[in-house]
Amino acid sequence: MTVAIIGAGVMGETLLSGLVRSGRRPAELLVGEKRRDRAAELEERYGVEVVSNVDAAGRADTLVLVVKPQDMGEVLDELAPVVRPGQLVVSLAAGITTAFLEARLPEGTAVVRVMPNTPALVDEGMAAISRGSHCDEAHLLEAESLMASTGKVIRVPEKQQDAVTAISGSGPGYIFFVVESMIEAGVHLGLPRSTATELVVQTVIGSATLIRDTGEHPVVLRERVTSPGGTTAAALRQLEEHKVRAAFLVAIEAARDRSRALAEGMD
Ligand SMILES: NC(=O)C1=CN([C@@H]2O[C@H](COP(=O)(O)OP(=O)(O)OC[C@H]3O[C@@H](n4cnc5c(N)ncnc54)[C@H](O)[C@@H]3O)[C@@H](O)[C@H]2O)C=CC1
Ligand SMILES: O=C(O)[C@@H]1CCC=N1
Repeated sequence: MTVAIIGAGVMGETLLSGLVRSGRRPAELLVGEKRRDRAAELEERYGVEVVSNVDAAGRADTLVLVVKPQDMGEVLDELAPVVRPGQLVVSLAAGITTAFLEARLPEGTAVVRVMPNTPALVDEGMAAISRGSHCDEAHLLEAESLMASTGKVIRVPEKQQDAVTAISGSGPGYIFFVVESMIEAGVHLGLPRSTATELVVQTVIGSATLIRDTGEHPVVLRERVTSPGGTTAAALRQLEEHKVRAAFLVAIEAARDRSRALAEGMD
């Protein structure tokens, strides 16, 4: 079973590294990457063969498309003449629908749309997958197995993918923004930057593990931290007064809308 990754930037390399970590042999992996220097880097780092997109499509059983949404039309035009019946095409691009892919590939091509995220690099990824109209259970299992090499995978109806993109696809960006802001706040309070960073990072890991392992509602966990008349209450009041909750709602709606717009080919 040969898998070709077309577009090995941040997310393409993340998947490639996960496949290697999970035991796929470099000989079963191919990469199509436009930038020559990047291609050389990946050959060196993973011992994989970097070939043209057309060669990759000719040799692989599964093609994973990890180019920017804006480049997807061009890549599909290149691949369509060489995609064979029985091959699976998996897209990791934000906004790109299975209908868009199917319209540009030979009639009957099995496609799966995936929304991954970058914690996949440390095997803590969250991926959501949706089937195209010519996709059977075996295709979904194959896509699940690819993504399971880097973390958790769920199946969602495709109509939820723009919301998924806004929550878990872009989500790490919001968390890093919060982390960055808390570190900065610690520095303002006079803590050395290294101390502030260690405190914030472990607090985020601890809080994430607590919510996952206890299954408790976040409100319950938050209430346990919030002693009456105490420090947390003082801080949370400021977050509410500065409308941080409302900001998250509009920010995540903007990400959802952007995902929809990408589908319409806007840039
Ligand atoms: N970075 C992230 O957190 C996430 C990214 N994605 C999706 O992954 C896709 C890639 O995103 P990134 O990796 O962040 O972008 P990137 O810009 O780092 O990677 C894209 C790669 O595709 C290559 N490329 C462009 N045209 C090509 C072509 N015709 N043939 C072969 N290679 C070509 C580029 O040289 C580049 O290395 C996007 O569609 C994005 O929506 C999805 C979820 C999360
Ligand atoms: O920002 C983006 O468009 C991509 C998709 C989800 C995360 N990064």
